[in-house]
Parts: sequence; structure tokens; C-alpha cells
Amino acid sequence: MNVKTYNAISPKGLNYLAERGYQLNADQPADAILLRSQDLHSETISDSVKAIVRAGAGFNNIPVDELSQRGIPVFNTPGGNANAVKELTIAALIMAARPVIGAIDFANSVRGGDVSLRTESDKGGYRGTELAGKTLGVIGLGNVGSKVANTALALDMKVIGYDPGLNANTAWRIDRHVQHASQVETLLQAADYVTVHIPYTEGNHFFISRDKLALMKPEAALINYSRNDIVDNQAAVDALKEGHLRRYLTDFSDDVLYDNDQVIITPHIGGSTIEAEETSASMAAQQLDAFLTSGNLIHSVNFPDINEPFTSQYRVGIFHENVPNMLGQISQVFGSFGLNIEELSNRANKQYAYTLVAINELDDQQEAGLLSRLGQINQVLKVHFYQQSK
Ligand SMILES: NC(=O)c1ccc[n+]([C@@H]2O[C@H](COP(=O)([O-])OP(=O)(O)OC[C@H]3O[C@@H](n4cnc5c(N)ncnc54)[C@H](O)[C@@H]3O)[C@@H](O)[C@H]2O)c1
Ligand SMILES: O=C(O)CC[C@@H](O)C(=O)O
Repeated sequence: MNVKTYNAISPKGLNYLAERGYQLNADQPADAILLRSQDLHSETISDSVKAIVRAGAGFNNIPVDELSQRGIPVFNTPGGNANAVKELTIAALIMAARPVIGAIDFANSVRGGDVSLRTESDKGGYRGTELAGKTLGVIGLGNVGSKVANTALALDMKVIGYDPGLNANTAWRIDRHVQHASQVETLLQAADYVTVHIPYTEGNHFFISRDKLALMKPEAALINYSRNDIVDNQAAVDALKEGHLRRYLTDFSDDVLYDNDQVIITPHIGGSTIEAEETSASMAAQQLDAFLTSGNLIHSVNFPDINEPFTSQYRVGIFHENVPNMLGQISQVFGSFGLNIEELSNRANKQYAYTLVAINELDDQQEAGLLSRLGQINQVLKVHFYQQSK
């Protein structure tokens, strides 16, 4: 099978696939796409593509709605780069509290004569403040935000978190000393530092809006290592200019942010560590291989996860809409070909569902018949067959 890759994917992931016989970027239709930040919205995704996997957390660069309608699962690698983002967010917090960059520039500019005398006499301009005792507001307490919140406690900060959609797994990881805000407004009013760790979705467009910026303390700093359009950058620049915000640190370049001493921009490097790139690429490669060889869905963002041991001779994976009587229709088709269902897993995720059927016999005629008859069920989006490897 041929996997088309975009961006610099760690060799850990690429080798995992190559060792299992996958071709990478061969001159033939792609069975799957493995990518990082490449924008797929403007690209035509061919019908040969069975799955798309994002080595990373955010998947707003992928046209998920269109792919769901086509029965193509999209995967991400949750948590794979969370530690990297956490560490850079802590660096951003320190840079927001201490004039580190200006001080480094100053130290490099003091040349000739009695350097230590001039350094000591002028360093007063590079005094900062401490994080200890200050309040950090963390918006989004998922893989990244929960780590940032716990680490900030270890820096002796007070931490307030806001995440109305918190899932149970992540909730367990959050230190009990993190206070929970039920309204984001409470957090914004109380925090000396606000850091945002939420996905970009239509609903989160400009989540940090002009109105929300107006609630923040004038001496507060805002950190955005999530996505560009989660913050209204023009409103942030205006707030800085008008003295309603002290500093803005972001991982995303934007024309309105340049040449501003109160802004620190990094070039989308939150997840750019060797460890994070290796972990994310390995997770992506393993999840892709699991799907392409056994139909298991692990960390799918648009279909429900089903991850069961492949113990039968064959499996049939059926992507379909989440409507009544699908299982009845599907099992009727299997029965009409005299095929006994050994196991059947079915799960739904909002409007879409996935059914994985285990069978022990399947000849070419039955396979062609199943494909045709299942495809005739209106709400079936895609069907794939898997054979146990010898
Ligand atoms: N700068 C980078 O290189 C980099 C690296 C990794 C992730 N990210 C970005 O950070 C985002 C978060 O990453 P993650 O791994 O923590 O994701 P995650 O899915 O583990 O957590 C996101 C959390 O945000 C919460 N959330 C969603 N909308 C919210 C809202 N309006 N208010 C409060 N909470 C909300 C969700 O309930 C979830 O708990 C990613 O979607 C990605 O865009 C950037
Ligand atoms: O791949 C990258 O470099 C960025 C990853 C990051 O934006 C993510 O959402 O995981």
C-alpha cells in the first residue's frame, strides 16, 4: 500500500511503515495520507485514499466534514506533543514575566571597555517579576492545558482552569489544587496570565475576542500556543496599545503582530521537539497500520473508536450514517450470502457510525457480492475488507 506524506515526518514513523511493507510517496494512487500542518482544504483527496492521519493534535487543516461524508476516517495523535507545548508555554510564561529577550540583546551589545561595570550599571532596565504567587488562567484542560496547569502549581502559581467539555480521562490528571471556573469571564478577570489550549473550531473562532480581552487585568499577559484565529489578534494589539494588556505571546505569525515590543512570536514550534515529533509520528504510523490491516479505529476524530483483537479469518469494516436499522440491514446482507457473523462491533459518534464484522469464510464471489449489496444501502458510506495475515 502507498502512503503519501506531507511535511517533515519523523523517521520513527516512516520506518515503522516501511518495515511493514508500505511504500512511501510512490508514483501511484495513495491509500492513505500522513501529514502534519499541510493544509488539505484546497486539495483534491482522491477516492483511493482510505484514511488520513495527522501526526499532531490539531486537525483544522483537514476537511473533516467532507471526509466523514465520504466514509474516510481522520486520525490524530492526542497527547503526542503535549509535553513539548507545555514546556514552551512555561518558557512563554517566564518571557512574559522577565524581559529575557531584551536582556540578551543588551548583554550582546555591551562590548569594549569595562563590560562588567556597564552591565551592572545598566541591568536595572531588565528587572522582571516572579511567577510565584501570581494567578494563571488555563483555558482548555486537555492534554496540553492539564500539564501546563499542574506545572504552574509547581512554580507556586495559583491556577484557575476553564473547560466545559473536559473528558473524564483528562480530569483525573488535573491536580486537585487547580481551581475550576464555570465561567471563562471569572478566569479572565482574576488571572495575571492567561494561556489558551483549545482546538480551532468554528465555535472557537476569535474565542479570545475584544470583549473578553476587555475583562482581563491591564497588567495581564496572554499566551496563545493553540491556533492563530482563536485570538482576535487585531483586538489584542489594540488592547496592548491602549494599556488594557501588557504582553501577548503567540506561536503564530500574523501581519498585525510584527514590530511590536509587547508581542513575542514564535514560528509554530510548540510541538517541535525531537521527542514530540518521534512520539507523534510513531503513534500516527501505528494507528494507520492498525486501520489498514485490521480495520481498527484508534483516535479517529470523525468516527467512533473500535479497537478489538483480530481473531477471525476476515473482517469487514463498514462506515455508515448513524440511523435506525443499519445493523438489521447489514446482517441481512451477510446472511443472504450464507455468511455467519462471528463477532460484530458497532459504535456511533454523533451522526456517523462504524460497524466491524468478523467472519471466518469469504471467497471472491462473496466479497464482490457483499461490496455491491452493502453499497446499495443508502446510508453506507464505505466498505473495506481485511484478511488475517498468515
Ligand atoms: N503550537 C503547537 O505546535 C501546538 C501543538 C499541539 C497542540 N496545539 C493546539 O493546541 C490545541 C490543544 O491541544 P491538546 O493536545 O491539549 O488538545 P486536547 O483535545 O487534548 O484538549 C483540548 C481541550 O480543549 C477543550 N475546549 C474546547 N473548546 C473549549 C472552549 N471554548 N473553552 C474551554 N475549553 C475548550 C476541550 O474540552 C479539551 O479538553 C490543539 O487543538 C492544537 O490546535 C498546538
Ligand atoms: O506538526 C507541527 O509542527 C505542529 C503540531 C501542532 O500544531 C498540533 O496541533 O499538534
